[in-house]
Amino acid sequence: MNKTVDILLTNIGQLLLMEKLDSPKKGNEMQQLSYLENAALGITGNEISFIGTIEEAKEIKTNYLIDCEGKIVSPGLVDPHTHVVFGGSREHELALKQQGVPYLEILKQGGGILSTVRATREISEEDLYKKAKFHLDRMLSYGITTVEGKSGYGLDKETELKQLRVLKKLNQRHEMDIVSTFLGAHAIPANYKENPDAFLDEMLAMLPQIKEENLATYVDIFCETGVFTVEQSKRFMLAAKDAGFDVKIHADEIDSLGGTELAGEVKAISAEHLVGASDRGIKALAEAGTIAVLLPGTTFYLGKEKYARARTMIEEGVAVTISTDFNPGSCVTENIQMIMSLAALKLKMTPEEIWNAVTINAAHAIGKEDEAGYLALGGNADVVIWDAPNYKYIPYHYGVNHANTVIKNGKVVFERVKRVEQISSP
Ligand SMILES: N=CN[C@@H](CCC(=O)O)C(=O)O
Ligand SMILES: [Zn+2]
Repeated sequence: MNKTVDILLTNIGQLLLMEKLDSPKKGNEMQQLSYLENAALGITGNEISFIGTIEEAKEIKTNYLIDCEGKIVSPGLVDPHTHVVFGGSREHELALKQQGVPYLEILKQGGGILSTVRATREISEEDLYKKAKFHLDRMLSYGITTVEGKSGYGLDKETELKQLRVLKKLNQRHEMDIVSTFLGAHAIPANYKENPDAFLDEMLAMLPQIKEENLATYVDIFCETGVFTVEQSKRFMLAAKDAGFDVKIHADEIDSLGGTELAGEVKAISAEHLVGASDRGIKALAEAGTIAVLLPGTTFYLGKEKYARARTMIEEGVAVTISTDFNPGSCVTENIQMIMSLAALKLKMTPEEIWNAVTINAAHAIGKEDEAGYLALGGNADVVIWDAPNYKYIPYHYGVNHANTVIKNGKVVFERVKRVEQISSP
């Protein structure tokens, strides 16, 4: 063999090999995780051009050799649910939370999401861009190379479009691949308090323009007490489907209203949160092939005891993924590795299920399965070198950043200034 590659990663302890699949992993399939030990990986342009053993790699020429020091290498992670574009911040709500004021009560009093709406209306498009870029840079440093981002802090045409334009520009200019979701139905603005249906009509009227300008792939709605009912959500989702969009739903996050059943009924691509999902709802997701996007960081941050029933979902054959839900109110972290730990501790997911959740299943939840969430010959070179000796180590050692080097489309986009020396017994 006389091969040359642009970048060669050698001395890899465990190289996670995820295949490109036509559908997400469900049930027992989520337990399957293949890896190659003592491996090497070559990158040419933006593609993976070699996968083999360290021995085989000795024949390969390169100008850019990375010694992975026996650590693990995985595909870039995919975060399928974020609210990354927003104005302001809500640290003042922490004290309210400590006093026991519930999340939906803060919203009812005009705070919460509505407080971020005010800040997002006020901020200029340029500053909104800079602010979102800051958070995306941080996500990249945690090993996320593909992300979904939602609007929903405008609740009026001008600001919703401003958020979606920021996401589009970031997708064009930032290293991160971004999938946009229109979440105009995120809360009821004060001027529509008495007439939420008219507000939904106003948001639906935006869909042709959003389609025309290619501003979003998905349409989402927050189905919750004090926000939109199941009936309103159904009408909204069906209308969005008629307008040519795949749909998502924030369902049964705080109260069990039946949004999970609705997600199955309308064949949503994914249903999010699902903390209060009923048995019937879980079965409906399995039958419809709707992906469950679980957000344990939100349950943690809202100080709740009850987490989504990931084990039941997996047993019932639902494809499960997890996400940061990064947003300024209910989950203020870009650290998906922390979410992997919460998935282990609170959702009782196994390390294998967690790795499938943050790669292949997450990619399917945002329609990126052809480009992201797998690691195979000929695939996109989105790769992370971790400061960890094996894949089980990352959910285990929580709260810190284990990503050492992040490669996106064949380019090193993040590298720790000081490489952490991997000691044999960490
Ligand atoms: N629950 C609705 N939306 C977000 C929170 C938004 C906010 O509090 O700003 C979520 O997914 O958790
Ligand atoms: Zn959300």
